[in-house]
Amino acid sequence: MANNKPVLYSYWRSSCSWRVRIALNLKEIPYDIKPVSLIKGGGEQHCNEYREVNPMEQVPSLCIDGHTLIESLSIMHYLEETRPQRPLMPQDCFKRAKVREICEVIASGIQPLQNLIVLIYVGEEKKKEWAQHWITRGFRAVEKLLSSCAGKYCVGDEITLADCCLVPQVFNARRFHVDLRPFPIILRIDRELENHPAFRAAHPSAQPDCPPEVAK
Ligand SMILES: O=C(O)/C=C\C(=O)CC(=O)CC(=O)O
Repeated sequence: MANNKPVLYSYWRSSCSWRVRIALNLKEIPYDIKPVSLIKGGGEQHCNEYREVNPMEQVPSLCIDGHTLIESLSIMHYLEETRPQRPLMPQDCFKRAKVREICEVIASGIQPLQNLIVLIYVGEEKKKEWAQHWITRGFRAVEKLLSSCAGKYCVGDEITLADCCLVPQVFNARRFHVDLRPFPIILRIDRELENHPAFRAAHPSAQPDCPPEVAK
């Protein structure tokens, strides 16, 4: 019998894969993971077979409903539109705009600048300072936006796609030793969500491809 479970091409430490894992978990959609190592042999994402799946040669990609989808925000909106249970977007149009705004700032304005391919290009010597610079700059904007729209979570008191983007970006900030003290709202929301079961199950350390020495 055909296996109709969605398949997520994912890498344990990829923040973009992590966003989608959180959304799938929050919506309680069962899925299988196909790990794609971004480092093994120069990166499995660049092999011919995977390029057929994702011409951007990045993770995540999601096979679902007979389709192959790429780009984490696009995937999360597809999940939201096809599986409205446990909504991750508010009803109110202004709040929806705020959710998209925070998602965009992170997914377009921060993460791509500190992505693996960019850091390789920037070089070993400069990469830490580079990542810190762009994450700090973006987090200044996120903190300012949150000061007017956050409740318990990024936008009001319900978990939204903005939270799915924020938590993995905070992990990356810590990874590059960004000083997070100027961002108390970001830190509060991250703390609020760190023990949520859907977020815990999506964490890099809980992934099948997490190296055993990192997984607890
Ligand atoms: O284990 C590694 O060092 C390789 C890749 C990553 O971390 C993932 C990224 O490129 C960063 C990100 O998703 O933001």
